[in-house]
Amino acid sequence: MTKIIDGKAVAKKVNAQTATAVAELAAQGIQPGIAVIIVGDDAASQIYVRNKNRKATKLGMHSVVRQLPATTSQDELLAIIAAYNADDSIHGILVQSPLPAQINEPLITMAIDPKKDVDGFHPTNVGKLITNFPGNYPVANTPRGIMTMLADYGVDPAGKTAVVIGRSTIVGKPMAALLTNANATVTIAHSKTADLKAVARTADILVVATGIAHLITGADIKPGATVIDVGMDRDENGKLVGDVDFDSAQGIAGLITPVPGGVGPMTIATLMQTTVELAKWSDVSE
Ligand SMILES: Nc1nc2c(c(=O)[nH]1)N[C@@H](CN(C=O)c1ccc(C(=O)N[C@@H](CCC(=O)O)C(=O)O)cc1)CN2
Ligand SMILES: [Mg+2]
Repeated sequence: MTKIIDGKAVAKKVNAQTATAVAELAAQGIQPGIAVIIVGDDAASQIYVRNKNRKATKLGMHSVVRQLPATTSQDELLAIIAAYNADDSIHGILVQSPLPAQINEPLITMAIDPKKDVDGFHPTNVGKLITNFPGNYPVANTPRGIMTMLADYGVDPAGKTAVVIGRSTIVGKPMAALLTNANATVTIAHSKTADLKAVARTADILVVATGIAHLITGADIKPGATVIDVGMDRDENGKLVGDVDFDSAQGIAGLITPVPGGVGPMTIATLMQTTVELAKWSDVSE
């Protein structure tokens, strides 16, 4: 039988820990602060940013949403980031992706102080993750949240074969690094991988982050595998579905995340967790 990984339930546990950490920091006179910058009016991004702001406020954090017009120039955005870099009430800065075409996304990522890089996308923090650097630094929230879910369901990557389909900076590459650091044997596969489905079938842990609805079906899953679906796609009826065909995976996968209710809720809970950590670490000189 296939067991469903309940991302909402794990997110609830993480949020409870975050609430405790916020209370502990309050006793020291510190209120974690997050600034989320959104450029333009992409409907889905508006919802995600609203959810982040609501959650941060509910957990007792200082939360700022900076809504900018779609015509914002790169220099204007850089100036706003510089101001948050210098603002002691803000511990985490996040620029919601996607950005309009006139803005060079890597340049924006580089402009955020690595100590306030709550997304964990800055090359300094990505480099630390890849080198399994000791000490404290932020890690991309979606893959980190997936590691939390795996741990919560007793899935230890050590010695397992893991396949990550997708090589983005947000999910695929940091996911592969986290699984490698946890002693899995990891393959990163992508659109140019020869016989992608045969590679998928080798995985004890299969993470799918391609943006292609139902790319992976039950026939592509090793019996008993843990399947993590990062996709948020629309099917022909406009319904939200994942990169994995959930129905055909039943009875084949050992564990599987649903869409919605799997990875998504963990992304925001982990973002809150990271914000509190950045506030905590900002108080310690290195
Ligand atoms: N700067 C960033 N931009 C983006 C990130 C990010 O981590 N940092 N991730 C995504 C969007 N995202 C958060 O920003 C996000 C997307 C989806 C969910 C979520 O909870 N999804 C729900 C379903 C929602 C629905 O019904 O449409 C689920 O999976 O259950 C949370 C966060 C891109 N941009
Ligand atoms: Mg989900």
